[in-house]
Amino acid sequence: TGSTRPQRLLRAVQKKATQGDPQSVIATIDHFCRHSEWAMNVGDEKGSILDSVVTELNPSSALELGTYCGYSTVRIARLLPPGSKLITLEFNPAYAAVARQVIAWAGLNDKVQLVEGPSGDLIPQMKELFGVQTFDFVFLDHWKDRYLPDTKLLEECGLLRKGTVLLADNVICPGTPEYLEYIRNSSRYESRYFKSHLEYTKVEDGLEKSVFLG
Ligand SMILES: O=C(NC/C=C/[C@H]1O[C@@H](Sc2ccncc2)[C@H](O)[C@@H]1O)c1cc([N+](=O)[O-])cc(O)c1O
Ligand SMILES: [Mg+2]
Repeated sequence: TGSTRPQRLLRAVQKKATQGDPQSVIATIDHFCRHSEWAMNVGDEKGSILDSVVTELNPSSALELGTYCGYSTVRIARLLPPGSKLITLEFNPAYAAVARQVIAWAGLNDKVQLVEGPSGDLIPQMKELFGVQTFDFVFLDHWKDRYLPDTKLLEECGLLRKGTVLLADNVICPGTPEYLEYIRNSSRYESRYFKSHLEYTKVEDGLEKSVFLG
């Protein structure tokens, strides 16, 4: 039984990236995905847009749906101010195991809480389990057919406040049509599309940034 792609990605990080240096972890993963094996990280081009949204918002409480190998977890957590927290939800234990080690290698354990389980079950428990009031920022990058139900769940559980920013990956490729339809037509959100490319390719993709109006 050979290694998996996430395990090979982790091995590259532990071999080439500097411990405690998030930027070198990000650069190593981008190099691995561009020159060795493509993987579904948000990537460097869309990652720069993610960085600018997080930097502008300076969130003290953030949620990520879909950790995968922890690439965007590291991108977000490295920009968070002291005392702030990123909760990231991952369904697949093997991916979670890799992501924990990538996050640790970047030295970001104190800013990140990785929780294993399906978002649909965990979102209603956020307040009681993690003492969350509301999220300032939510990054959606998990199963594309979960973007809409989980957004509605976040609304229903009172986890969004006036000004909360939702940033959704892959709204073009693979695409999240039901989510886009809802969020762009809802009077409760102000949305904007950031045109970009599918990670490590020339295919069009983009991020949808939506501000909850309360
Ligand atoms: O399918 C994609 N992403 C799905 C990601 C899913 C991630 O989230 C959980 S699912 C989960 C986590 C938490 N709660 C419930 C479910 C999976 O275990 C995986 O770690 C994708 C595909 C392409 N592509 O080009 O094909 C490009 C991308 O950028 C993508 O994000
Ligand atoms: Mg994605």
